[in-house]
Amino acid sequence: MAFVAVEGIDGSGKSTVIQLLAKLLPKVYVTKEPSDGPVGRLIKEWALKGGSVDPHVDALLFAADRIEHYKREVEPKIREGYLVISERYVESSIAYQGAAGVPIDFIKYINKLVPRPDLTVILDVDPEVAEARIRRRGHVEKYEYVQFLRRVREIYLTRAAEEGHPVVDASRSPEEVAADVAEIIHRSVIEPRGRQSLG
Ligand SMILES: Nc1ncnc2c1ncn2[C@@H]1O[C@H](COP(=O)(O)OP(=O)(O)OP(=O)(O)O)[C@@H](O)[C@H]1O
Ligand SMILES: Cc1cn([C@H]2C[C@H](O)[C@@H](COP(=O)(O)O)O2)c(=O)[nH]c1=O
Repeated sequence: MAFVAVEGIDGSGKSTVIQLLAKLLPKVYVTKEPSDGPVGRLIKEWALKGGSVDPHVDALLFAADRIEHYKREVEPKIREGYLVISERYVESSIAYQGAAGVPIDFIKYINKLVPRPDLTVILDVDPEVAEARIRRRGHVEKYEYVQFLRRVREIYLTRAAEEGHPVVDASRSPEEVAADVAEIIHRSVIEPRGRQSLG
């Protein structure tokens, strides 16, 4: 049916909001990156645990995982008529690997083999709020510190302005954030398709 990416810095509440979206919208299939495929597992077990020494390696691994994930899981589910919601997609690579120093043109080039989503929504929150949430959650990962997340957020917001991605204030309750995102998905993806099918 359609493909939506939900993006935002670590701790912005993506997983929490996507779980709520699955209850608010019809026929939703939820997935995420890094994926559960072989490259996604390598990323989670090696690259995100400090294994890779160059951010270009991370960028290449995330792009390879994305191609595999899209072909194996996303595309078939869209064909089956699902509204596929992915937690993270190409904008994550642009924001995180861009913040780590990889040129954005290079990131765009290695991600050319996957299509753009029908909609990308950015959950926006102050990195200090995000870091407090992450610390309350318990485990802290590779990119989860305020100075880095500030750079990531800046790239997300610059790209959102350039590409027209909606930005949602994610400092509110999960229910308020999810209601806003559901409304945006309805307005931009579900309703236009309904109109098309009416002719
Ligand atoms: N709107 C919110 N207000 C307060 N706490 C929240 C909110 N959304 C999520 N949380 C809490 O913050 C923590 C991180 O949330 P969540 O895992 O949904 O974020 P995320 O963006 O998916 O993070 P990551 O990218 O690190 O996986 C969790 O403990 C969650 O319960
Ligand atoms: C897809 C993608 C992810 N990342 C980073 C962002 C996060 O810090 C981790 C994933 O962890 P999560 O808590 O499960 O969201 O990976 C990245 O740097 N580049 C990417 O393309």
